[in-house]
Amino acid sequence: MSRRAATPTSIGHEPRLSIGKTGGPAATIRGVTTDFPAATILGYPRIGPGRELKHALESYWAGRTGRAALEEAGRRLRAQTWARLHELGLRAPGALPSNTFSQYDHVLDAAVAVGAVPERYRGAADPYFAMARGADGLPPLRMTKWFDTNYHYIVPEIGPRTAFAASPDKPLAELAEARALGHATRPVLLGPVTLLRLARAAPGAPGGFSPLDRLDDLLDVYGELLSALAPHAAWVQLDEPIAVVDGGSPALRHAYRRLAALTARPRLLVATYFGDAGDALPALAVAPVDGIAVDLTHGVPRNLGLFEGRTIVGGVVSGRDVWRTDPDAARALLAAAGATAVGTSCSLLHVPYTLRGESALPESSKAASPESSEPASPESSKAASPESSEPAGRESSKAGLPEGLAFAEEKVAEVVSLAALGPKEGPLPQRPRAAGTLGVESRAPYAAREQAQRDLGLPPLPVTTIGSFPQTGELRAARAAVAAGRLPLAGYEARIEEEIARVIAEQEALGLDVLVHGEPERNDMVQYFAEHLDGFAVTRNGWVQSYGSRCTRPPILHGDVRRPAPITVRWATHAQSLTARPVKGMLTGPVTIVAWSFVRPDLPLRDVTLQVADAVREEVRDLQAAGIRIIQVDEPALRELLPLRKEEQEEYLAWAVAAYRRATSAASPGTQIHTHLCYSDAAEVLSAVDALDADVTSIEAARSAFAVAGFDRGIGPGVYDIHSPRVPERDEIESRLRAALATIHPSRLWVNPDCGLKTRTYDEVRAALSNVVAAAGAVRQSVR
Ligand code: MET
Ligand SMILES: [Zn+2]
Repeated sequence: MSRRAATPTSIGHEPRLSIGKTGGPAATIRGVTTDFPAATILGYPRIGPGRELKHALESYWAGRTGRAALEEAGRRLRAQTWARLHELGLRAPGALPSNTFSQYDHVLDAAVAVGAVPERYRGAADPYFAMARGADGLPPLRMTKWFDTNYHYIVPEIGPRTAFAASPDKPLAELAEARALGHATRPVLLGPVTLLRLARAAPGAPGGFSPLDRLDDLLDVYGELLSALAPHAAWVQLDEPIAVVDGGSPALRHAYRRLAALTARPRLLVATYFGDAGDALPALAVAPVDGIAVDLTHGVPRNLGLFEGRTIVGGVVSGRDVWRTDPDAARALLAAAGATAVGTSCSLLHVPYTLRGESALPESSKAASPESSEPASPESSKAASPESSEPAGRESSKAGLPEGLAFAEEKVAEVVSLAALGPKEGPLPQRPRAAGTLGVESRAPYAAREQAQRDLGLPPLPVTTIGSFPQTGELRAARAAVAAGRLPLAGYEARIEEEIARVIAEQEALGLDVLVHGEPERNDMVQYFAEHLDGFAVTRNGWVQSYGSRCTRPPILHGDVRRPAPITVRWATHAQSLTARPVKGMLTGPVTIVAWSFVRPDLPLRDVTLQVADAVREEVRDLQAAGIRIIQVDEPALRELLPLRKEEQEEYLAWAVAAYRRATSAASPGTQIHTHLCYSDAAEVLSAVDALDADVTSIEAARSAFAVAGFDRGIGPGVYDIHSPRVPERDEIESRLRAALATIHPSRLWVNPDCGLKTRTYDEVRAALSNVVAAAGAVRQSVR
């Protein structure tokens, strides 16, 4: 198991950027120089290299351990992280970020730091986790995606009466903790404008109210936070990714003018990321803030020259992909940007910890270890016969794996090494462009499809689920056993078939109308397909935080995508053979497969997605040929890939829709195509959702508001939130359904939960679904 260093590192000496200035006159605060370090990162993963935080959280939530153990786990992880980063070469004062750790979510932490804790949570036994996950009778705050990533944050609620108050305890404690370990860190706070822009108006706020109306009150609190930090930290990093979205906004100008004018404050580094922040730079430059961090992976933003003479952190090492940085291209970007320091394009939160231990890439699935709780799916062709399925001539697309990869640790080493090399003029890298025009495929008109689907014999308000049923410990143990050679493949497959039979029987007993097989064979809805498609590699331990304690292991898409054999047909047909009711075949859509994978950055995203669409299309065709009449192609990530900048959105949506239709248009009129979207503020892309032209769309509605009015094909607004263990009451479901009927014709309304049930227990699922069936039955009576 060899250590694969991504770049020659310069461990052993402090990096020095060879040219450029380090930002204004050096001053000394308690012996800490205010010079900005030559190398830094904007943030780091926090779940733990062995997912230690996940395990500590889950054991705390289950009541197996107490608060002290949870806090100790956090302390240990922070100490380990700082020590490792120091070892990798981030040694100058202020090079290490602090306050980037979070027990659940950094946006929730920011809300807590400014006192934005809604009144109803204040009495809870543990208000923090009550906001994050709900508590008895108290639903959690909403959750949604963090910009265009697959990380989810808790949406703060801010109203006209939110009593802001500074609580600097967490950043101060982390600073002190690091100092005690010998590290002078740079505290990171979410910036005030991004915090307000990501917040929603508290329920009950008057109609025209926007959280941004409270900017001045919030700035008072930020002033207090900054002055509390000032005696202990030379620099504070304020994260304002919103600058990329609404750079020209007067809020940014106003906020930073006020913060920069504070007398007792540390130096301010404003970190912009997830794209080109050019429009925001003039306001930040005149504020004046002391330094700016910019994402250079999208090119050099305009107006950066306004920062000449100040700290410019050039984010050349991507925090969004897992590929090595081309040092020449990076140095050319640093030179063109006039960067005075080297950084990551954003926090490294979005990439796995380390390539160490991934010695089996690209065929790591064969080596999945028994300790790993989610090894590769054993029946995957890659797992069963790693050598056999590789067509001749394709090896070249894999050349460079894993030598071409860099995870968080390797990226830190790159930052350090680039800082030592310094900028160098050279040609700037070009972004890949898709070639050729795009045709959009169509099925028969909806009216004809609806007619052809009548013989499915569904009642009004059909009840269904989103696909997955609880993933039990036994299933995971069986996967681990077969991976470790303790269980023969045939035994595992028989186990999956038994599980499918159980799931079918459960659904028949509950009285659902459209059944699912339950997805017991899938470790993950994207990874499972990636394991069965050429062109993807999967990791052993490449976990990335999705929300709270939930992690995913994004596959690595490195070459041409091809489906060597049918993937889901045997499970779907097995399920259908056990029941007279229709079984819905379950597939993950091309946009989601691509969105939740790490795509090689030199491949145009559109072309890659269309290739994946062709593979899904073959699966749709095979399911249909095998007698499956209803096929769901999930696209929960449709909105996630939406470019942050308005100008680029239309082009993206056009190809995303085209890819989905390519995947589904092989279905004959009598085959009912469903799609599913969740936690995605799908309302923003409503016309694209409509353009997918699915016969039925199920969509999260319980936890994030979604207006389904005007849909003239089947629509299933989720009737309860599956992210929380809370069982919904029958009455509450009934009133949701009646409310939906105010805008949706009864012949169009479907009844389903918000999302899949894999994270729930059977007890919760039975209780919840029986209330759903009862509620649907009652409402059905009144519409017949
Ligand atoms: C994140 S969307 C999940 C859809 C998938 N079919 C499931 O039920 O788990
Ligand atoms: Zn979902």
